[in-house]
Amino acid sequence: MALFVVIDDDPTINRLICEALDREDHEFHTAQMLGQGFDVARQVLPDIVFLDLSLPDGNGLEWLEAFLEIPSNPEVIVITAGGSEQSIETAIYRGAWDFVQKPFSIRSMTHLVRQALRYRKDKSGKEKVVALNRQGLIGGSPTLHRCLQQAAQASTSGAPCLIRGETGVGKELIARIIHANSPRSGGPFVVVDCAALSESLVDSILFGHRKGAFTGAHADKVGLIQSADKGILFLDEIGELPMDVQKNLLRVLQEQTFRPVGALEEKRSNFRLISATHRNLAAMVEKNAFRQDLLYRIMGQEIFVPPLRDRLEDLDHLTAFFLQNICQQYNLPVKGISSDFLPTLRSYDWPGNIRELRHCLEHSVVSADPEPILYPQQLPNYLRVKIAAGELEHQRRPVSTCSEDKVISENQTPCAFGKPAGTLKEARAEGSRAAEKIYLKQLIFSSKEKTVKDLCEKAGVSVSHFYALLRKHELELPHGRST
Ligand SMILES: Nc1ncnc2c1ncn2[C@@H]1O[C@H](COP(=O)(O)OP(=O)(O)OP(=O)(O)O)[C@@H](O)[C@H]1O
Repeated sequence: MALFVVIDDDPTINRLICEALDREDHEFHTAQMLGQGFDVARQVLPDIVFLDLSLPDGNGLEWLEAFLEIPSNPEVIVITAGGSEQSIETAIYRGAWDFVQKPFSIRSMTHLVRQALRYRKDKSGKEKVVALNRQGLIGGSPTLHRCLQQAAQASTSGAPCLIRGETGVGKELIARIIHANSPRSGGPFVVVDCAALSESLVDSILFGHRKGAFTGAHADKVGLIQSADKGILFLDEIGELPMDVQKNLLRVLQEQTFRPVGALEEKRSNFRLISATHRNLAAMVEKNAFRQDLLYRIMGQEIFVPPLRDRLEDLDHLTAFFLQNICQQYNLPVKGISSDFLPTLRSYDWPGNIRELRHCLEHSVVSADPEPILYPQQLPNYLRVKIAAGELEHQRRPVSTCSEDKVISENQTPCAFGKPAGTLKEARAEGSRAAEKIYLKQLIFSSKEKTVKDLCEKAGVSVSHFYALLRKHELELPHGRST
């Protein structure tokens, strides 16, 4: 049994199609208006939509792509009444599976339905091979690859998408990749920087306004939501949206309609929403700083863009790419790098991610000029200071000695976390040497056993082994301890 939505304003046609579907035991929903049919389809997620091209509230052709982007990715069969060849051609080019001309018989309709379902079944069995347009994105690390796979999936669906990741990590670039690879690539990509929206003008910027709606509104203005019609609305840093704007936005997402400031009538905009944030929105919901209902609405699909420090494999390629790019921008011959340049870059944790890497390389290129080779000394001072501070910290607390002079209790962390020195085997040997020394110190200075024999019994070692251990750790028996 499959699920159908039939949208035609002619009740006879609706009845005829439904009769054919009923005979084959399929489930179906009908609508006589475009908007109503779209809402039903979004709710029930059909396998197939029958869509009349000429409906009282609009032209089905204009909405074809929106139907195709419904998360079930339905096949759309357009219905025409002696429709022009032109509109049938347009429908096919826009992704309609097939068309049917009125009038038609129940028999021909049944045949068409069976064919469409067979096609859909075959299609779902085959894995889609995706050749992604990467929009200049560099990197081939496994973590980035996973993220690109998610972006490829998001490109084929029309569901809202939430991109998470630290600042400068490439969230907007991923959103642009989704746009470029989606059926909406011919439409606009409209960016809204929610962190930069001034509270007094935010409604007007998003929804537009009518001339005279407020002081300074000298003419009608189209808002960003309207500008995103047939394309993608990218809400960057959505976590920064004020609460009352969140409420208005939720309404737009539910209804796909909005009202410009000062206008009486509602407008429709057929956009797909992609949002991005570096914040933990679920935690914000718990603190009542973000609406839960809005969170559910915006995260149909979630993509996490990993920080640069978790994909240092990409750093070499990114460095080569940016150096070429920057030198070109400054009209300079491409600079080389010294052998310690990349290791230095790798020893930094890049809180500002790819954006910070580009800025640092630009700084180096400019400060090195006219030298043909870049050295770590030409990196920004703040970065070199941070790397040096990290190294000092590491030297001050090497794994091997940090615990030696501390009494270790069960609940105490034996050492502060530093960068690991040497191999795991070496670290284990050092750790066990330190633990041995602490044990011996506790044994000979704190325990109640008075004689060496007692101490050896407690420790479970022979007397000769005990003296060997004391020599190894350069320890002496305190006065009062006797053999
Ligand atoms: N893998 C990459 N390859 C090439 N350039 C990249 C890559 N990732 C990011 N960039 C570049 O780094 C800069 C920052 O990326 P982008 O603006 O997409 O990050 P963001 O996560 O959206 O940042 P913010 O959180 O500040 O909005 C842009 O110039 C982008 O083109």
